[in-house]
Amino acid sequence: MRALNSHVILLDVHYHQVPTSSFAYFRNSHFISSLRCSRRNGIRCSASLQIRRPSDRFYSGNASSPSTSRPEAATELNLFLELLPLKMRRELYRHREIGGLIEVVMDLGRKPLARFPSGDWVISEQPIKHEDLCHAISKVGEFSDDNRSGIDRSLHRISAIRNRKMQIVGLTCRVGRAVSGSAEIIRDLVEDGGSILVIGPPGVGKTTLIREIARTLADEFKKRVVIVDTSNEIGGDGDVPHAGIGRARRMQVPNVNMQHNIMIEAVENHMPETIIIDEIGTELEALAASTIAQRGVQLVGTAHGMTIENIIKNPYLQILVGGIESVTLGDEEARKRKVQKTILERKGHPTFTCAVELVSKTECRVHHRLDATVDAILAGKPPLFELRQWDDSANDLVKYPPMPEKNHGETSDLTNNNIMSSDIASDKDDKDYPRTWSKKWSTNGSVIKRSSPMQVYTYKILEADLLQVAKVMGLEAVIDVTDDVGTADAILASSSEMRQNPWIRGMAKFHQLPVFVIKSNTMAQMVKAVRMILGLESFGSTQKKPLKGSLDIEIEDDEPKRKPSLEEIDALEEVRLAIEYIVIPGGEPVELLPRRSEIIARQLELVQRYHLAAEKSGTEQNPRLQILPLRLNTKKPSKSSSVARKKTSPAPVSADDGRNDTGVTRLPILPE
Ligand SMILES: Nc1ncnc2c1ncn2[C@@H]1O[C@H](COP(=O)(O)OP(=O)(O)OP(=O)(O)O)[C@@H](O)[C@H]1O
Repeated sequence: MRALNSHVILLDVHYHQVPTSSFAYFRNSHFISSLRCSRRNGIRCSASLQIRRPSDRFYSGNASSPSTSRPEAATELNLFLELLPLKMRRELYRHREIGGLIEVVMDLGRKPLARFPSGDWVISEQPIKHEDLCHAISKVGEFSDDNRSGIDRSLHRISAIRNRKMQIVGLTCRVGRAVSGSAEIIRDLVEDGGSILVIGPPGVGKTTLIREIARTLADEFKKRVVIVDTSNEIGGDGDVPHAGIGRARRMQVPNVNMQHNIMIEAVENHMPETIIIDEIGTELEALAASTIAQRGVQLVGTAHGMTIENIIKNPYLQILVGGIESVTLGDEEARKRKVQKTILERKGHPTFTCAVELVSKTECRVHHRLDATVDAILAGKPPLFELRQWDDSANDLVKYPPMPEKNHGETSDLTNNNIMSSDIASDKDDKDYPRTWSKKWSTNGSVIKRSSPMQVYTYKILEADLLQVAKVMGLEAVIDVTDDVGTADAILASSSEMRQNPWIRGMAKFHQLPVFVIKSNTMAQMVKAVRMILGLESFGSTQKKPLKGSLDIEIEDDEPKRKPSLEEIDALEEVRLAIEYIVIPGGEPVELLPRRSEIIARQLELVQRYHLAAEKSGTEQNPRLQILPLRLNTKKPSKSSSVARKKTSPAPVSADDGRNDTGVTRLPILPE
């Protein structure tokens, strides 16, 4: 016996009788691709056999140990091949890509086809006969109402096509395999614990990927994982789940229309930390997914579609991305945003944190923030994604940092503003990618002179909040938000999210951007952040400066120096609520309750931290404060200051002239 390589062994054997055909095969995974024999007297012969295993790693590109090489995999391929009549089986065995076989198609009266990654191959010139179909059907379990069946303890999927009398006239037999390591391409997302939506065209490998995700989460991250296995495709046919799902538990679905019920049942009865669900396709299933996500369970699900845009356009699946609604803007708002009056907007939070568009078995696009991607698509901007490829030669993952999809807006019919998207595309074309140090921040941490608004990329902070604060501060012309981190000057993020999603720091490092970190999502912190981003406020002694390589700036609250009384706390809370719920969002003045003058002084200090104006009203015995939706005389960037104004904002009513139209005396403004 001679081993040519790990796959091929040359074996010299003596048979008393050899088959008359020039090849034979064994019932285990090994097969003989050639047999040269010499017959002597028709009785004895010596033969040279080439025994080849089905290719172990047919697909290039997977993680450290992506492999289908378990002995069971070979046995399972045999189980699959037994579906075929003997003659077809022999033909198929001879194919050099047998280890990577994807599907066999058998249609009555037509030549059988085998689908390989390299393309389709006619297995036999003989058309499929009724007996051939009967033979295959006899080897599989019962077909369920979605016309799918399987082979006990294997991952293969057999789908039937029926005639009008409900007789089976065609079969699509898919080879299922557990590919260990196939989830390495998105391991960080799996580990992060966010909900992941995997989309891709049929056959790209979605089921295989989420099967491996289920195994990884259950076995390596020790999570309680429940798979809602509608067609037994993830956990295999039969009541004992396939080893490919590891310790994950599997719930079978008696009827496809019950998938959504089983999803909810899984959460209610089995205390899962993660739910895995293949093929979310109906509105009820999408709703069930959203309910699960709201209950704080990590969800990993798949849906058919090439891109997120396909999901947005699908009325049943829209809810997965937060739902879409059309909003009519006022004339002025539409002019300002440079969009039509009726625009599309996202209704709520997406069910999934991030999305993965599977391009092939070794390549995907990662949308770290599904909400931002959806908003970008609706606004006609190119969504940000990170391209990932598995490099088989290096046995490593290659990540291309987030970049907007070029020309996305031009092809989309969902966009609110095509002019905007083409502007962005051309702007982007001018830039080198990846970018070099942008010089927007000088080494001592101050913003250098610029003529366009500062672009802020927000992470888990509502863009609308930032813009509203900037507007109230009269700084809307010098600060803006962007969905494209590549064009951003700074990142504003919440500290809890930074802890959970460290990739944002990596992205900041790559683009060399400072990250302003807000500890609590209060308006006061937002105001401070805006001022620091614009260089209008210096960094505190304990705050890190936005230096190259040291990019985090924590926004700290201005701590009160002494312990406030209960009355003071109450009065200050009244101010905070009034400002954050009425004055800033609604642009309306609020008159506060009468207070002692020392308390009013404290209230006024707080109002000024929001950079708002206030008036004293009430009687001398019962003084009270009225907070006005007017900004204080913020130190505006002058010609020589760090930021230059592009357009002039409406002139603010002077807050320090001592009087207003009603004759009420204004309180003096504290120096900044
Ligand atoms: N990483 C991989 N390595 C080897 N084979 C793979 C890999 N991923 C998928 N396959 C094979 O590709 C075929 C299709 O995979 P899979 O069923 O996972 O695709 P899918 O996207 O879920 O398809 P569908 O949407 O039709 O259900 C199967 O034969 C599977 O065994």
